Amino acid sequence: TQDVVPRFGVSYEKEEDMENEMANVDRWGFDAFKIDHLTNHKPLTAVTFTILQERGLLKTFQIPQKTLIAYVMTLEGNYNKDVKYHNQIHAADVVQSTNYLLSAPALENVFTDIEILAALFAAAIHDVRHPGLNNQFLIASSSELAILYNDESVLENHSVAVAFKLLQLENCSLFETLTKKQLQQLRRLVIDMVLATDMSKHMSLLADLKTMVESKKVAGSGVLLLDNYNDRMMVLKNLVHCADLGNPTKPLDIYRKWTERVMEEFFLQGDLERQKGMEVSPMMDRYNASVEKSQVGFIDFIVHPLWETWADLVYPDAQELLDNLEENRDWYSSQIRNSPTPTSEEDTIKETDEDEKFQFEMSP
Ligand SMILES: COc1ccc(C2=NN(C(C)C)C(=O)[C@@H]3CC=CC[C@H]23)cc1C#CC(=O)NCc1ccccc1
Ligand SMILES: [Mg+2]
Ligand SMILES: [Zn+2]
Repeated sequence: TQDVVPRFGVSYEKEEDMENEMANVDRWGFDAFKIDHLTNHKPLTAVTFTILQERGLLKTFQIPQKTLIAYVMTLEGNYNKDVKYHNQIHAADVVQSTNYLLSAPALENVFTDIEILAALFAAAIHDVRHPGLNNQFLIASSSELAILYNDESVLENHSVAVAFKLLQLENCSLFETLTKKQLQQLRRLVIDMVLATDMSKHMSLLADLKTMVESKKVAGSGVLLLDNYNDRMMVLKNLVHCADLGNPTKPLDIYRKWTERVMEEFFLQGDLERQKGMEVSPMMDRYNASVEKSQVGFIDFIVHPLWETWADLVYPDAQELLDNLEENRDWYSSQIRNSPTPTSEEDTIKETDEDEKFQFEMSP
């Protein structure tokens, strides 16, 4: 007999609270922090199991429930719980966001089951073993990982390699029921999507997306027409990238928790850089960073251009997310000390002062 597994893949105390929170698993307002609390730090397993189950992907690919649970529990155990942002909660958030974006009406029946499985798997693994330090730091400090990956998408290469290594563990062979061809296709898709979460690829990814939006072809039903592998791959890369940059499009209370955590992680890196006599990265120096100002810059320079283009591609499916983003940007802007609306000429000049401009490095 198939041994019974818990409803959401993991054990939890408060049955009712769990049911209530997981009922939101298909909504953009889903709260991964609550699931982290209710599952005693197993949100990635609960979210991934529930979504793959709900999509019927375990049946489609004959994946035994206990193999999936064993693999994702092991994967989750390889996220670093002490890292403030790039931990298992972020992974669960990106899986749930990826699932939501895949469910857009404009993308209905566009992707195959193997492409959907690959996108959700890529989201689940994309930051595994993240040390809470970025590629620039690992390269500048000549870390083992930077040497191993020749300074190229160091963290992203590491996460993919670790995730595929875990598949070889006893009772964790998640894809043993896939054909050789399916596994080859899935592996190619997953590698490409995870490597595309490296922010140094952001500008070229966005340029490709913009080109596609300009030449957008839709079928009669309004569903996107992606008739070649490169177009499908490019949309999937951007989809997971959007999920990874989804924080500012979420309800404000959830977004603010992510900002708090990412700034704490960045400041800890800044502290380490200072200790080691390295140059302290912009935005990572807790003694002179304006979180609100840099969050507005993060939105204006990166998040909004990407999400505006994504919203075009899947119009009107992402309108609410874009509205959230614009409201959240205004809220952060209103929080900037010395009010954002300069009252006089000299204030205007001060605001646009060169070193006020938002600067951060994107390439390693
Ligand atoms: C929820 O906030 C955030 C969430 C994520 C990130 C990420 N930044 N970057 C790049 C842009 C530096 C990454 O490579 C990270 C890894 C992959 C994807 C995005 C990640 C930054 C912020 C922020 C902020 C914030 O408040 N201002 C400070 C700030 C803004 C921009 C840059 C550095 C610091
Ligand atoms: Mg990453
Ligand atoms: Zn991430």
